[in-house]
Amino acid sequence: MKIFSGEQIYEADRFTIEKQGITSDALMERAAMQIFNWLHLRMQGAPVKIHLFCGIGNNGGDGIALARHLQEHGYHIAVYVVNYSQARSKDFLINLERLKDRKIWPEFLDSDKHFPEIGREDIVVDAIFGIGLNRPPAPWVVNLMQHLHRSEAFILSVDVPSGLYTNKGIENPDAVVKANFVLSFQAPKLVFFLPETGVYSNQWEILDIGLDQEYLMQTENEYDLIGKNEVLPLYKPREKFAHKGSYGHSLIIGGSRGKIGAVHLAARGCLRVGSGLVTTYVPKCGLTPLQSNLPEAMVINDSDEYYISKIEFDITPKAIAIGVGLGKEKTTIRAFTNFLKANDLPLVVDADALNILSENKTLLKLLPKESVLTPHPKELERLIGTWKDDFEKLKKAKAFSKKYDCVLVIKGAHTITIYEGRGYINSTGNPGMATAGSGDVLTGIITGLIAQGYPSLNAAVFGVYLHGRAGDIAIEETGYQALIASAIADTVGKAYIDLFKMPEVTQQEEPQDETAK
Ligand SMILES: NC(=O)C1=CN([C@@H]2O[C@H](COP(=O)(O)OP(=O)(O)OC[C@H]3O[C@@H](n4cnc5c(N)ncnc54)[C@H](O)[C@@H]3O)[C@@H](O)[C@H]2O)[C@@H](O)CC1
Ligand SMILES: Nc1ncnc2c1ncn2[C@@H]1O[C@H](COP(=O)(O)OP(=O)(O)O)[C@@H](O)[C@H]1O
Ligand SMILES: [K+]
Repeated sequence: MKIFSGEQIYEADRFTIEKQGITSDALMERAAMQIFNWLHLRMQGAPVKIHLFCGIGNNGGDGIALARHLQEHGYHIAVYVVNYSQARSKDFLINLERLKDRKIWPEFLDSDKHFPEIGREDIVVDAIFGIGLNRPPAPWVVNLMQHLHRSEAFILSVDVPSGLYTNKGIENPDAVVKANFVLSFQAPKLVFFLPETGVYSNQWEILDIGLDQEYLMQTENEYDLIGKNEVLPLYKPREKFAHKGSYGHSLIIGGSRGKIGAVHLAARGCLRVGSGLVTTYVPKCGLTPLQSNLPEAMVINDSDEYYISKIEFDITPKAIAIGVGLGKEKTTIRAFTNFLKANDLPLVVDADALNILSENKTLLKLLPKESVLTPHPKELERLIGTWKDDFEKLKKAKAFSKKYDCVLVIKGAHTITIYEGRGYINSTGNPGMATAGSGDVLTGIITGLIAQGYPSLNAAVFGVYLHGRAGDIAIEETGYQALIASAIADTVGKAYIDLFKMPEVTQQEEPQDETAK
C-alpha cells in the first residue's frame, strides 16, 4: 500500500475536486460521513457522551461535520472549537454554520481557564490539528492535550493524532495527542510507523474518501507499506522437477565461544525458508553442538578452537551470511577483512560484522553490490551516526544505502528496508519478537531467499515480512513472553502457507424469528 507525503495528499485533494467536479466541502462531508459510519457501526446508538474537540482548519471542519451527523442520530455530544487562530478555513466555517442551523452551539476554547470536564467512560474525538500542523501548538493547547490525557477517556483522532507533523519529528512530547485509535483518510501516514511518532497512534484504520484513483496510482511515492498483497507477487513457487541443488547453497559464517547458538538460529531460519543446502562456518567448538542439534546443516570448521581466524572454504555458495555471534577478536577482524577483499558472492551482513564495518569504514567499499545489511537501531547508529529525529535517520540511511549500493534493513517494530531512495515498511511482527536471537533467524531467512534466486531487495522485503508473520502465528500458541527465536524459525512454514489463505468472510448472523420459539 502506498504511503503519501502531506503535500501529495493535498495535491490528491485538489486533483479529485477538479476531476470529479465536486466542492471541497463535499469532500469534507465524505470524510465526516466515513467517520460517522465507522463510529455508528460500533456504538449502535450507545448513550455514551462524545466530546468533539475541533480546530479551525479542515481537520476541525471534519470534526464539526461529524458532530452534525452524530446529533442527527441521537448521540449525546458536546462540541468545542479549539480557537487557536482567527484564520479559519472556508469549509470549517461552512460546517460551523450548518451546525448552528441545527441549534448546536459549540463552546469556544481560547485559554486554559475553562476546560470541560470529561468522564473516564466518555469518548473524545480529537480533530484539533490534521496534516496542516506547521508550528508548535500554543501552550494552552498543549495544556488542553494534557487535559484530554488526564481524563483517561478513549481518544479517537481524526486523520492523525493532533500535534504530529507529517515531515519532521516531535519537539515537545506533551504537545501531541496520544490516540487510542486513529481514523486516517485514504492512505496511512509515515508517522504511524516510525518509533518516535508511532507510539501516538496505538491503532489505526484507513477510511476511503474516494480520492482520485488515477492520481493515487500514478503518483510516485517514497514509502510503501508491505503486507500480503505486496509480497505475493515476489513469491517463487517450487518446481516439480527441482532438486536441492535448484534452491541454492547458503553459507553462514559466524559464531564464537558461547555464541554458537546464533549460527544455529540463522541456519535454522535459512533451512526453513527453503534454502536447498546450508553450510555453517564456525570455530571448532561449534562442530558438536551444530551437528547434534541441527543435523540438516553441514559444518566447516575454522582452524581456531574458539574464534573465526581465517575464512577459507572450497564450496561455492549462492549466498553468504556473515556476522551472527562472530565477536570482534583481532584475528576475526583480520579474517573478515581478507574475506571481504576476496569475496564477490552475495552477502548478508549482521551483528558483529556490522560493528566491525562501523569501526573500519574503509571496509564498506569492499561489500559486493546489493549486499544486505541488517542493523538494529544501535548498530545503525554506529554505521550512519546519530540523528535528531526519525526523519533525519531515514535521510541518512538512504544516503548510506546509495553510497555503498546496499540494501539497508532497519530492524524494529516496523522494520524499514531502504534501497535506491525508497523505503519498504513492514506490517507484520509483534513485541514478542523482541527476544534473543530473533535477528539471527532473520539473517538466515534473507540469506536463504537470496540462495533461492530472489534479488536481494526482494529477499529482504519478503524475508522481513515472513519473519514477522511467523512471529505473529507463533504467538498464537506461546503468547508474547514465551516466544523464542527458534519458534520463529520453525513457524516460517506456516507463514508461507498463510500467504495463500483467503481472508475469512465474516458470517452475517441469521435474523432470529422470535415468534418461532
Ligand atoms: N484529502 C484529505 O485527506 C482530506 C483532508 N481533510 C482534512 O483536512 C486536514 C488538513 O486541514 P488543514 O490543511 O486545514 O490543516 P489543519 O486542520 O491540520 O490545521 C489547521 C490550520 O492551522 C494552521 N496551523 C498549523 N499549525 C498551527 C499552530 N501550531 N497554531 C495555530 N495554527 C496552526 C495552519 O494554517 C493549518 O492550515 C486533514 O488532516 C483532514 O483532516 C478533509 O477535510 C477532507 C479531505
Ligand atoms: N516490538 C517489536 N515488534 C515487532 N518486531 C520486533 C519488535 N522488537 C524486535 N522485533 C524484531 O525482532 C528482531 C530483533 O533483531 P535483533 O535486535 O538483531 O535481535 P538479536 O540480536 O537478539 O537477534 C528484528 O527482526 C526486529 O524487527
Ligand atoms: K487530529
